[in-house]
Amino acid sequence: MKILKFGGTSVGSAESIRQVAKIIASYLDQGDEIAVVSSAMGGVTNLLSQASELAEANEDKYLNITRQIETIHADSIRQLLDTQSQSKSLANLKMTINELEEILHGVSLIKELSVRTLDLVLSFGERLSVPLLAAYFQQEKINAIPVDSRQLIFTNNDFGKARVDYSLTDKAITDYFQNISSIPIVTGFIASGENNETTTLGRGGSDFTAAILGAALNAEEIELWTDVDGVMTTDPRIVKNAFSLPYLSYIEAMEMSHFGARVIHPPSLQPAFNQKIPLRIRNTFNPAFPGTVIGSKPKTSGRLIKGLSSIKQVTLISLTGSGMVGIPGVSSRLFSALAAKDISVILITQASSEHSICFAIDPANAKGAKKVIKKEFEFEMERGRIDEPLIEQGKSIIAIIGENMRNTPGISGKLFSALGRNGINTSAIAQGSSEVNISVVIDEKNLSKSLNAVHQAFFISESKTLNIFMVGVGLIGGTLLEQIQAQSAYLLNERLLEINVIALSNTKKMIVDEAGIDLKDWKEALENATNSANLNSFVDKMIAMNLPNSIFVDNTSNLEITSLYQQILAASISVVTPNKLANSGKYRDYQLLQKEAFLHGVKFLYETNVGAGLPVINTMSDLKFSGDQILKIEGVLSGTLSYIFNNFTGDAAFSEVVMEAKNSGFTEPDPRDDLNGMDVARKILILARESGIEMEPEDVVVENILPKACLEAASIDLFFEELTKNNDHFESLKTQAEQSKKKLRFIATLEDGKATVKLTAVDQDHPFFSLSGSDNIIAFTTRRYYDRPLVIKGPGAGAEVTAAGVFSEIISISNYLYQGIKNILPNNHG
Ligand SMILES: NC(=O)C1=CN([C@@H]2O[C@H](COP(=O)(O)OP(=O)(O)OC[C@H]3O[C@@H](n4cnc5c(N)ncnc54)[C@H](O)[C@@H]3O)[C@@H](O)[C@H]2O)C=CC1
Ligand SMILES: N[C@@H](CC=O)C(=O)O
Ligand code: NA
Repeated sequence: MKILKFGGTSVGSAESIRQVAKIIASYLDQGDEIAVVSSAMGGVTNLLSQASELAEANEDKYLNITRQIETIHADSIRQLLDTQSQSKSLANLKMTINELEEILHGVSLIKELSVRTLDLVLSFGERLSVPLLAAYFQQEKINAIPVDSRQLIFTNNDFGKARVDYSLTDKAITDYFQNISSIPIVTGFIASGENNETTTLGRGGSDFTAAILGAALNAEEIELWTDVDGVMTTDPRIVKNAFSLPYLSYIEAMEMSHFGARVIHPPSLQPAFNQKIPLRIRNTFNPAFPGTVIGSKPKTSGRLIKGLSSIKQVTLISLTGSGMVGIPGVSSRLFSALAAKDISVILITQASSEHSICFAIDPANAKGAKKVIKKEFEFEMERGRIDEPLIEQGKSIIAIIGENMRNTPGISGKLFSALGRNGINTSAIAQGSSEVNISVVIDEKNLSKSLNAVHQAFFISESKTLNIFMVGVGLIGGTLLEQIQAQSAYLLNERLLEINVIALSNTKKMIVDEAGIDLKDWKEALENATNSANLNSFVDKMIAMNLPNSIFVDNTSNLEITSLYQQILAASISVVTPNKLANSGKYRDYQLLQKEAFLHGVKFLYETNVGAGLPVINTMSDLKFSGDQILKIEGVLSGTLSYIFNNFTGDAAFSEVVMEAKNSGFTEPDPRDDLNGMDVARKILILARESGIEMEPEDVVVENILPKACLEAASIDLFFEELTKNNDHFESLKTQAEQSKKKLRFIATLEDGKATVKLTAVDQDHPFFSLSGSDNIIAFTTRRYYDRPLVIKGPGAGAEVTAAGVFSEIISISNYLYQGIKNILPNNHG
């Protein structure tokens, strides 16, 4: 025997009822023995309680509502039944509505609605839906019979939440089912009290009816048909990738629903739990989906946690004081006093110092709780042994739930690192020794961010998102967007990584789209954007959105933007940038950013500051952390200058070669930054700092090769004009070098704490002699690489390699956020 219970939405319209009939027929086709429990048609129970209130207030308007109820049912009758059967059903409907109106009329006369009468009124919902269903099922060749549960379920007279007399009830049910050949369609929610009074079973009442029937009949399964696919991992309105769980234990189901998952109401399912009858939550509107089974067998699905629940609003109260340490009875007094005032406590924590107790309650009880506590501990408070209770509003609780986390180390580590790496502070933490639930109190403003971050961290099969906010979409930024777009399918399929570009800005416009910008047409989107570019508001918006796993990418060479990095890092948003200006200003600022990133558990990454995509900075930090000591750095650190001096060999004039470098995307936005040595000076300064030297920009000795007129030109175009006038100067430098069989190299050196940058003519024996293209070369002489230095060489500028360097740092943040994920292949999802 299977019990199929259909909720209000499942029987809410003629169309849904047809769907229900199909579901029932499919069971019968399989030869299943079934009994059906139904709720009132969706919304009807609420209408009945409204009608009762209006009648009590002696308002005739209750008649509008009874008419509305009549129409709802009459419409369905007309839509579902053949003309011959309609008249009988409509006549019955009329009679029942008359009976209801008489009762309400009585209420309106005495202007009093007792709980007893309210139960009677509410019973009409199921008493109207069930005959309608049975009539339609019969027409559909289902041998159905309407059953009023008041002949099966017996309770006391606690109206509104009547207690079941199981011995009477079980007997009535087994007797009834012994001699039955049709499919009973049973009214949910209602029962018979003492003296045949009509009672109701309280919240989740129809589920309760199904559980009572299932338990009495020792059913094989109880199916609760509703309008969702089952119990979801978490609230799908907040986490878009939440999914339906195939299996939950009773305990897990209880924990999930305690913390917000409203699909089931465990107390009403207790009879089924007690008898270990499996429950299945199924979707009437998606019957092919298997739904969620709730059962007693511990299933090892490999999932460490089953779900993530939350309570949106709680108040946190802390009771602190020296008078609590080692004194028994304080917590007992506290919680008894709260209980006496019916204040339910949602979560409790106390550290072993016993110096304070902290607990969470419903905000509606905050005032009351404060009063109760002050009264209970008046004596201690007057004497300063216990402080005034500290009340904190605006908090939420999130809880991870799963029986498999019992005895599994690392779960809380994962939880807290997902929160910590997103800058989410935890105000209180509780884990019962049953280890089925870890609950964390956080600020309500971080609820969505927390649920998303934690959900992604635990559910391996869920794609991991990175949310990108990008300023600067010139050569590097534009190329980066192309690379992200080209690689997105691979990252999603092979690495379950979803890169959402949430916001873009150039100097004119900016766009922000929480759903992610379609990278196929980001250019048009930006052109057509209505918002003018504004750095501060870009950053404010990004911080206010408070999305998990956010990364700010700066692809400009703008100084103003770098002054916002600190604020961004402090908001626990990582920064990735090829812009060298943040790291080549005052040493103090450089240090501050390092500290800020560390303090807030986020990343500040800038490998492309030196050698573009070449692994220069990371190699250096590897050397340093493994205990090596850097003695000397020597390098050609400018792709532009490398290109220029490699190509300034034939007939082309110097200014022409510079223009070629600019057109190839090697130069700084203003090529003078390359030619005047500033770009290289910044790079050697950054390397000096990375090697541990507290160097200031003015400490770098730079030999400028540009004539004054070029330096002072008012624009880039004018600069090229001036440069053309000075071609002879460079021609003569070249001739001198060539005569001595040397090549010109712009070399940066760091040695003995001193940094210099100058144009040098090197001979054939010099390792930098044979560079080509835009190659950079960096030689590290260290304690370990002493006789022969460690050399890194390759293209050190250009769109593709630089953008790729930025891209790989973005990806590296995903590895940091989701430790270990990168090695899990998609066919291995948990
Ligand atoms: N091109 C290369 O090979 C390499 C470049 N870099 C660095 O990458 C950064 C970008 O260089 P490129 O893309 O080559 O230069 P670019 O001039 O093509 O792009 C920079 C973009 O930033 C935009 N921008 C400037 N201020 C802005 C603001 N306040 N808001 C929004 N956008 C703004 C500009 O309009 C421009 O479109 C620079 O910091 C450069 O030093 C680093 C390594 C190699
Ligand atoms: N303009 C720079 C670009 C890389 O930092 C260079 O030429 O090296
Ligand atoms: Na690099």
